[in-house]
Amino acid sequence: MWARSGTRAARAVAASVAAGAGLAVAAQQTREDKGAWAMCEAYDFRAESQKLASSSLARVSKIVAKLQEQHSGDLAKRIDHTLLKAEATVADIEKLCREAVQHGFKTVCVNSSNVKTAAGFLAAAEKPHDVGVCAVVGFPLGACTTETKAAETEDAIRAGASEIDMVINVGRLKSGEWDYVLRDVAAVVSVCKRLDAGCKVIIETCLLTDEEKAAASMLCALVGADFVKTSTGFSTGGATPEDVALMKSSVTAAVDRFSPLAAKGGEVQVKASGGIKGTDDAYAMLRAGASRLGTSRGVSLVTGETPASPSSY
Ligand SMILES: O=C[C@H](O)COP(=O)(O)O
Repeated sequence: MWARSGTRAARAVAASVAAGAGLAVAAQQTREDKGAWAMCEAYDFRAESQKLASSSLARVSKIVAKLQEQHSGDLAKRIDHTLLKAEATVADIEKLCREAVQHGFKTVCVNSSNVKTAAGFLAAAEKPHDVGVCAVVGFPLGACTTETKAAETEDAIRAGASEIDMVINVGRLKSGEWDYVLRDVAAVVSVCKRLDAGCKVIIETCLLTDEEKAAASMLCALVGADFVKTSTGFSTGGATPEDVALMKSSVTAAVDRFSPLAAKGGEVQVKASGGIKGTDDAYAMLRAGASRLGTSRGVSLVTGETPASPSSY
């Protein structure tokens, strides 16, 4: 069923992208994530700094610290606390889970072989929490077969993942093989829906043109992905507010134009990931339309401490 409706949808998306300057215009019309906006408005460092320009530096930093404390809980709930390095040890995964529980992050994001380990540590946590496990699939290149991605997805969900972050097939997308890409994403979305897990699709923006970013986002929306996600953090670049805005406007356009086929509930969200260095970056992504952040610097984002791992970009 996915494949049949998907083929028609892929043609429609291709035509729409070809017709396309509309997407650039649509990028200016990003629908606001009201929750994220409300939070950002309340936590706008620059506005606060301007208002308080006449105050002493000590007073300003006290106020900023207080604002940060008030809103760090909201920010934490939008963070997938991420550890995807090949050399991550079991002790590192345990630390990741401990930090996620302590700060109230949305999920821990790990490679599929670490899902069961992370789920075990989270289940054993003494403090009550609702931290989930997010597993990456086809990571980081997205170049394995569709069957492999679907099997890895099922395996990860059965091991305890409540969310899947799959990587799109970038080469097929750049070859214009819309049907291939659509079926590849649809296969993973279908496993997620059957097993009641969320599905995010990483499009690896740093390797795509703006047209490809828009087309990929629309395809993902059409087959029912819950999120489109900017980056793996393992390629040549990470998230930018401009890409987030383009992706948000593209998924919104897809849902508006092709609503009978698009995501259940109508809203497809954007996850910004890769190279988010500090709170300014994080809030810029939220203002641009992201509602989730993937970062290996979650603790420093909510505490204001210097990150242990420098950005790779
Ligand atoms: O999916 C998330 C990324 O791998 C995180 O990238 P980062 O280490 O630059 O924060």
